[in-house]
Amino acid sequence: MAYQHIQVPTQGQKITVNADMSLNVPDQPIIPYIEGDGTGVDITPVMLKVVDAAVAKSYGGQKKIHWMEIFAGEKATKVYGPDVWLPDETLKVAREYVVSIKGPLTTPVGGGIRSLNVALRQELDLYVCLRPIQYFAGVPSPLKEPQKTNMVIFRENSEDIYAGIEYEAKSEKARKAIDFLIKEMGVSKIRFPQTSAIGIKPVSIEGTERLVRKALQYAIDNDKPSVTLVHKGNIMKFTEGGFRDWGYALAKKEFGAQEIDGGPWCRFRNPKTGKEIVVKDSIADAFLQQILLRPAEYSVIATLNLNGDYISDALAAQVGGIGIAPGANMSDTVAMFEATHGTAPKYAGKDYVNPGSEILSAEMMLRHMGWTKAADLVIHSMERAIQSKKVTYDFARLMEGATQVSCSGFGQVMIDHM
Ligand SMILES: NC(=O)C1=CN([C@@H]2O[C@H](COP(=O)(O)OP(=O)(O)OC[C@H]3O[C@@H](n4cnc5c(N)ncnc54)[C@H](OP(=O)(O)O)[C@@H]3O)[C@@H](O)[C@H]2O)C=CC1
Ligand SMILES: O=C(O)CCC(=O)C(=O)O
Ligand SMILES: [Mg+2]
Repeated sequence: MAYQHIQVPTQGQKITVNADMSLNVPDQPIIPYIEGDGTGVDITPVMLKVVDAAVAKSYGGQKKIHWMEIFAGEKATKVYGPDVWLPDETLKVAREYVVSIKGPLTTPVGGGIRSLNVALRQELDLYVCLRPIQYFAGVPSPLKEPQKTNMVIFRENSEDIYAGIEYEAKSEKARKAIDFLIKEMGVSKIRFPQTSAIGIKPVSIEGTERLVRKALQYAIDNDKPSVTLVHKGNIMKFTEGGFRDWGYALAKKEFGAQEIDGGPWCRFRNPKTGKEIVVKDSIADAFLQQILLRPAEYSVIATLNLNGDYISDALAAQVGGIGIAPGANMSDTVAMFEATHGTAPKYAGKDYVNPGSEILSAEMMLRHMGWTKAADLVIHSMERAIQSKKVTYDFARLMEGATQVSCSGFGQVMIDHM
């Protein structure tokens, strides 16, 4: 099929989804990628090179990825025209080719376009944002025992205040919404109705259940001891409190969890290992201090969209920062991998930042495709590169005896250690 600006590689095939939702991955898959704005120009080419090297080394030419560039963000406006930030064919290809990877995309603060990252997640219904927090030996951390932080975040990715339903202060729509709330709903708590902007926070039973189900299943499949529902349900009773209640209810209904000492905590036996999995909850503010003081008590985290955003960066800092924080956005079939960090605009085009987050996102992608040998090699070479102390600025500034290397230099150090 011919696209307007996407060049389909002459070799390679699509990854497809089987009836049981498993992937059918050919030896030469075509994988779409978005370069990304800002430091995307630095980290994405390094990620492609490191992944190609790991695949070549692991499978000796039997497997190979054929990369296909698709466009979003500033590059899309250059290729497609000034106002085209997220071309339809980008969405179509990401859906059709099932597995893809992206660099970060800029979202202006205040006015301007709404987040393209959020738009991609919404349009493709990538409802799980999966962000593992893993410590690599030798990485500088502000904690005394960073290895105790070992968590996996399941962040709800399709609803919450993050959905972007909000109305500007003094606009006609804000005035209408405020009038409706005051006159029809009897709301008396909008402190300054004439000058308030209004935001809407949708949180649903379906949205919560599908996210919590994935988190519980992940705990089963990966032999994890607990799943913690993180929320601010004491204050936002029906949205965040609903998330907590529906999460517990799902654990009981679908996983046979039983209350511990009258609840609300509950537990069930892992059907694969026979071990106990505890389902508990934590109020978000207390949780943010607990992860610093008692990180070993937390394992799988299930949370709402905005909490998950904050928690991701906070936890990443505990194990060395967002230079090394990978992630995936997933539906039941389609997955788009991306780093936790943003475009870091002050470093754009300087071949300076850590490509580690995007490389580790690609490692998650390889594992998702079943290319475990190549994924293991990426991890192994990352560990060895860090131990060699040839690292980018973010680690070098905190590590004794380190040699600072560039973004592409770090990719080369990884390849040298494969
Ligand atoms: N998924 C996405 O595409 C995301 C996009 N964004 C967007 O990115 C833009 C910039 O956001 P901002 O809040 O500055 O957050 P960023 O994550 O882009 O950067 C914040 C800081 O994190 C550190 N950092 C970021 N990337 C790296 C890296 N690769 N290696 C080492 N350190 C890194 C830098 O710290 P230091 O200054 O200490 O060197 C940087 O100043 C915004 O438009 C935002 O909306 C944000 C998050 C996710
Ligand atoms: O979409 C954006 O610009 C920011 C998103 C973000 O910070 C995240 O998803 O972690
Ligand atoms: Mg974020």
